[in-house]
Amino acid sequence: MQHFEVNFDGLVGPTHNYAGLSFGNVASLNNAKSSSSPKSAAKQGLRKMKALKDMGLVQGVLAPQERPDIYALRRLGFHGSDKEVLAAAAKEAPAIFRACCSASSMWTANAATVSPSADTMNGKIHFTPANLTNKFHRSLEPDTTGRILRAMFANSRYFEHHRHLPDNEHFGDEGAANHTRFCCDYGFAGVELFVYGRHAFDDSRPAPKKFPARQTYEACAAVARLHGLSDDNVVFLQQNPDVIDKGVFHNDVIAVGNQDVLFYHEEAFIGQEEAFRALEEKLGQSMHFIEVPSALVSVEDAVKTYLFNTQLVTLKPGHMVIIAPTECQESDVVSRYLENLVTQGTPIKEVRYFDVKQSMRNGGGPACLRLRVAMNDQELAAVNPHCILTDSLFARLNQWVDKHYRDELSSDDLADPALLDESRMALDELTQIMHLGSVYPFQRG
Ligand SMILES: N=C(N)NCCC[C@H](NC(=O)CCC(=O)O)C(=O)O
Repeated sequence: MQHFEVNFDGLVGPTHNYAGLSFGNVASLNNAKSSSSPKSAAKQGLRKMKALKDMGLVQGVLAPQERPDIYALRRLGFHGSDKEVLAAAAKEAPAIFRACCSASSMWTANAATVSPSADTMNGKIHFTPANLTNKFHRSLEPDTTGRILRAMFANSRYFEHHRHLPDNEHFGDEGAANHTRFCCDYGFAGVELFVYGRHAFDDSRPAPKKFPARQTYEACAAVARLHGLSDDNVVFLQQNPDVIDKGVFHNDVIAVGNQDVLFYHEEAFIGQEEAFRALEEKLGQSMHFIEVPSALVSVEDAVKTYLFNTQLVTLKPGHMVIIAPTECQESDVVSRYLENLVTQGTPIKEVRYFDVKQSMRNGGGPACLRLRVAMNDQELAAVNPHCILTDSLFARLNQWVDKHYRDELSSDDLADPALLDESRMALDELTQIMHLGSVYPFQRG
């Protein structure tokens, strides 16, 4: 039996824009209201997917969501025809309106937490969509995420889907961005590391003071229970509240792991010694802990360049490549660090840079754009095959983007009623290309 780690990248949606919606996410606030290019954003994402596929990895695609979210606006009291809802919301509540237009589902590291079958009690792959309660625009995602995941992983013999956790900050859950699975090889039982920002039911524990901690300990523990993980294969670790206050709004902005490697910043965690010992004990082997000292790369530089929002992928045993955004290459400090890193005799042997600037301007690097699912060949064969990238799907999706996406979008354009029609037309065609069925609210009547 063969085993793979498949990256399911989020296809950028037609309303990709910069609305400054994410307090605590430095890039989102800095770029608020600048104009975006949905077409180049989608193509940058597709190019990264194709490059990983061409490296010999299995690459998947996760469809975007329907925006503007007319249904959310109706729940908030706007009424009339869809066009009347749009016009009234844009005029009377512009900030809420912009939130309902966000293409934020593109960051699929926040779509769900996934536990591979080798780790779970019933031997199935478990999925729990993230509730994303901390940001209103993101809290609109979990229901549709759940439907899309069920349409992709439809076989109940191999896949088990859970409902997202209760929609409340006590159970704030941001999905795989705060979850890393370690293993010696993808097919073997691994250890799942859940990183949280605060305890919701215990005020005496440390918590950030300036920016929100989006992920709670209680959410992590609930997902571990749902997935049928045991004490023997779970470790919980708290993020350093001080780095959350410096703009590290998810753990994947300060750490990335793959197989037996954890690449992280010196200031990333509190209580790491004990957690690292537990990781090695539970894994039954030693790990490569690659710590980046503040003296070499400051937290500020890490946040600016997204050094840790990189993908670590294994091309062959013992040979990992780090997939980094071009912002890392453009920084003298970080590019020098990376050049040196690949000569140090760790499993990280190469660095490759990708331009995902459209996403980066909203605080989403290469790792935010992907959801990892470790699978064996039987499980992979049970995945909807139209969601796995091939040369022909790549060509088809590029044509689809060319046909439906705008070159440029300003925040004023979001209220254009034609954008709603364009987006729905695009998504309707996409569900046919990807054989997803009627996953979008406008298709469900
Ligand atoms: N680190 C990971 N895994 N994901 C990055 C998510 C970025 C996203 N940005 C936004 O939602 C900005 C949208 C705007 O401002 O228009 C967020 O803050 O939730």
